[in-house]
Amino acid sequence: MILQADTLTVTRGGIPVLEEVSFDLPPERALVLRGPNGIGKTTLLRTVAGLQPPLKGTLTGAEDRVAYAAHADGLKSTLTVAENLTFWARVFGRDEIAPALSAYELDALQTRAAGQLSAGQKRRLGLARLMVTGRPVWVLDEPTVSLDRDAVGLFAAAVRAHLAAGGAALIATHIDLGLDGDALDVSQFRARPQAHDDFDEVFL
Ligand SMILES: Nc1ncnc2c1ncn2[C@@H]1O[C@H](COP(=O)(O)OP(=O)(O)OP(=O)(O)O)[C@@H](O)[C@H]1O
Repeated sequence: MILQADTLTVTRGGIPVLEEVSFDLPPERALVLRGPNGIGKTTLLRTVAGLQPPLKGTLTGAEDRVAYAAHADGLKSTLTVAENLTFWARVFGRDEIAPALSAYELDALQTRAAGQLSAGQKRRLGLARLMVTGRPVWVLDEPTVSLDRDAVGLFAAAVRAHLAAGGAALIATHIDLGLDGDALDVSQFRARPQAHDDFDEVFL
């Protein structure tokens, strides 16, 4: 197993949003997270990416193995496309960016400042960053936002290649990407409302 979550409780603003989430993510597979807006998919992904600790439960296999693409593209706007990828590759002790440029058809834009890209081009560059990390577990939050149909195809192809190379992906998305793997509706883990606190009642 490449990643395992065992009875994870995750919080937002200190309040549990999902409780006792368990899943296994084997190599060469994607796990697609489903569920309505606000249920806690981003919170779960942030926890898997190590940006916040779980309240309870254990996560195995995530440390130093996750590359995370959040809602924001996380680009440096004054650096060019190639410089952004090189910067990101070096953070992970690597230097190869050509396959990432090619996979997302960014070659012709490589000398353009990231701040001068369209929203969809920025998203392609944000996703291309995952490829230069060399990390086996891609964690992706709504990766296809701003992408046109062709770019969704490029993204799906990049994920398929990553899985074929032994990687895995955990993806929150509302669209069908046609990947090998399972879907997990996290609504079943919705946290129970907190018990009423007597202290609060004094002031209500
Ligand atoms: N900074 C915050 N402080 C407190 N609560 C927050 C904060 N950010 C989000 N929340 C709440 O946490 C809950 C879970 O949000 P989360 O972003 O994880 O949901 P989601 O399933 O990813 O939603 P969406 O599909 O809309 O992206 C929501 O009810 C949201 O209102």
